[in-house]
Amino acid sequence: MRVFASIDELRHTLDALKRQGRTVGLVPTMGYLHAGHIKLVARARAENDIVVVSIFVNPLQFGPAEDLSKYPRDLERDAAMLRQAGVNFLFAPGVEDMYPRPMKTVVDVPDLGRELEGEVRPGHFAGVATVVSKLFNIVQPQTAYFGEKDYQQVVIIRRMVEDLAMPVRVIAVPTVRDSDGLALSSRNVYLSPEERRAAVIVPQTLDEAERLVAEGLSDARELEAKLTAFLSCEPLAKPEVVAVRDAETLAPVASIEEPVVVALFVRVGSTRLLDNRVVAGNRTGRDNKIVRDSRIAGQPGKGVKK
Ligand SMILES: Nc1ncnc2c1ncn2[C@@H]1O[C@H](COP(=O)(O)OP(=O)(O)OP(=O)(O)O)[C@@H](O)[C@H]1O
Ligand SMILES: CC(C)(CO)[C@@H](O)C(=O)[O-]
Ligand code: BAL
Repeated sequence: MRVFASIDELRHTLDALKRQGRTVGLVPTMGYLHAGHIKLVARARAENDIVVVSIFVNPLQFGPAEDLSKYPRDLERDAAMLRQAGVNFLFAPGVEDMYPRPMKTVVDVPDLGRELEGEVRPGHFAGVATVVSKLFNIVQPQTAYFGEKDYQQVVIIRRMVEDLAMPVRVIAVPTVRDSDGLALSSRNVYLSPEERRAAVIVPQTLDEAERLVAEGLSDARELEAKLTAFLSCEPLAKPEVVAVRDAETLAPVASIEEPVVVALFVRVGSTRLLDNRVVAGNRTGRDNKIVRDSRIAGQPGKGVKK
């Protein structure tokens, strides 16, 4: 595995390989890797000749009071995991490599980016869309891999790719979980043992959503209220977003007829945990097919919603 910090060096190396007809898959990450990231890598390896993983803790997507400076980092351990996983190139730029001058350009999907997690983290998704655009420009992958755990992120990146006709296929990969159901996340290391035990309320709330919908509950507001009450049974959990939205567009829905996503953003202690599940009346299930199905940029399927 070769490690790059320089945009130009990575680009020149990839250009030569692309001229030979090799396909390139990109897995963007912020590092401190776990089995969820490795699943993205495995999918990328299965579908591409060359796999590039980026590790960059992107300052643009952190608010001033957020955890940018304490975000967990261990590049040596990450590199060993990626070597083991068969990655070809690790792109690990410093802030000075990625942003040699203060960024004056922003890529934003403002309506979608201000909703849900974006309401709690103003500016976050503009930071994500900007860095992902830049990574796409640097690597120019045919395919890029993202985790379904960050459901809203996938919806926003898909929309950005489609609106700007970026020639990248976006693949969403199912969430990898711990044995008790908690979604793996780099920030889980912030949890104290007591908070870690309490955090299981998050996937349990998604099970509860599935159960309630399977029983026939179809009013979206009522489901949100019941899930908020369910979360409140755990004193360490503070729900910040409990939302039932159209699974494809994230638009608010009144009743659960077409597939909806139950999106949770829950604070446990000072750690924010993110999780979701797609449910749909009698088609309820863990298979978040809506977000996983990919469309090629510029070729939206028939009947795609606005
Ligand atoms: N448990 C998981 N299963 C599958 N993919 C995941 C999982 N956790 C993260 N990913 C995906 O890995 C990519 C990189 O995510 P990132 O480096 O932010 O990790 P993270 O664990 O989500 O970190 P954080 O705790 O900061 O949210 C994203 O596309 C993300 O959705
Ligand atoms: C996509 C991403 C790497 C952009 O910084 C980040 O938002 C993440 O890790 O999900
Ligand atoms: N996994 C999303 C990156 C972030 O929370 O900033």
